[in-house]
Amino acid sequence: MAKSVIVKNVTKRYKLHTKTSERLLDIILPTGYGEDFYALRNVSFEAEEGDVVGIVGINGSGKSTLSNIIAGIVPPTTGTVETKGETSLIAVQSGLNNQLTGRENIELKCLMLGFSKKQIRKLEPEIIEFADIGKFIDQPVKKYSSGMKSRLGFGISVTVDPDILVIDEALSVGDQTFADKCYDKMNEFKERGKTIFFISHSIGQMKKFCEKALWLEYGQVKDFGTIEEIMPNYEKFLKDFKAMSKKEQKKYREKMLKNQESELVRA
Ligand SMILES: Nc1ncnc2c1ncn2[C@@H]1O[C@H](COP(=O)(O)OP(=O)(O)OP(=O)(O)O)[C@@H](O)[C@H]1O
Repeated sequence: MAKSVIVKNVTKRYKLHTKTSERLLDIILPTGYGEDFYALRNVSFEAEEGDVVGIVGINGSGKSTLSNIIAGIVPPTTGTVETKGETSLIAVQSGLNNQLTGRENIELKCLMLGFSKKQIRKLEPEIIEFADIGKFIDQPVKKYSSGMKSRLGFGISVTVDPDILVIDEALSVGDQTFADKCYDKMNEFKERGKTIFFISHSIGQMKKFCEKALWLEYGQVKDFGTIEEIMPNYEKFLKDFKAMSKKEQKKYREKMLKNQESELVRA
C-alpha cells in the first residue's frame, strides 16, 4: 500500500501567556516572549492508504494538536507533514462559523475547498440530507447543540469526499443512529482506500473501528502499532493512571516531562 501521510519530527511549541501585555510582547519581540510549552515533541509516524489509525492518550497529550496539524489547520513549529490528497477535519469545535447559518457554512466551506457554485448547488442537498437537522439548517450555528454541529460538520466533510479524514471526538456527541450512519460512511471510505485518523475517548469505539493506534503521552509518541498490540497496554496504563490521586498524577506528569527534557539534552 502507498503511504498517504508522513509525519516527520513534528514539534508544536506554544508560548504560555497570562496577560495581554505578554501576548503583545511575544508578537513584537523578535525572540518572542513567554515560557515555552511543548504540545508535541518530535512526533514521527507514517500511515498508508486504507489505514484507520486511532490516536489515543490521556487529556492534554496532544491528540487535537496533532489532528489539527495533519489537517493543515495549524502549522507545526518544526518538522514536516506530507499528505497525499485532500484532508478534511471533523471536530465538534472547529470549522464552522458560529455567526453564519448551516446553509451558509456549507457554501463557505465548499468555496474554501475550491468547489464552483454549480458544484456546491449539487452537493448542498446531499450534505443537508446527511446532517438531518431539519429547519436548523437556516439558523445560525451558534444556536446549534454540539450534536447538531457534529452532524453538519460530518455531513460536509464526508460529502466533499476527502482522501484523508481526521475525526476528533465528533462521534462522542449525538445519538447512536447518527453514529451508526457515520460508521457506515467511514467503512465505505476505508474500503475505498482512504486514510482515517480517529480520536475518541471511547475505548470501545476505538477497538471497533481502528486497525492501528498511535499512543501519545505528553506530546510524544509512546507507541505505534496495530490496535491489538497497543490497546491492552494503553488500557492497563489508563487503569493505573485513573487509580492515582490527583497529586500522584501531577507527579507522574512532572516526571515524564523531566525525562523528555533530559532526553533532549542527551540527543
Ligand atoms: N493554543 C494553545 N496555547 C497554549 N497551549 C495549548 C494551545 N493548544 C493546546 N495547548 C496545550 O497543548 C496540550 C495538548 O493539547 P491537546 O488539546 O492537543 O491535547 P488532547 O490530547 O487533545 O487533550 P484532550 O483529550 O483533553 O482533548 C495541552 O496541555 C494544552 O493545554
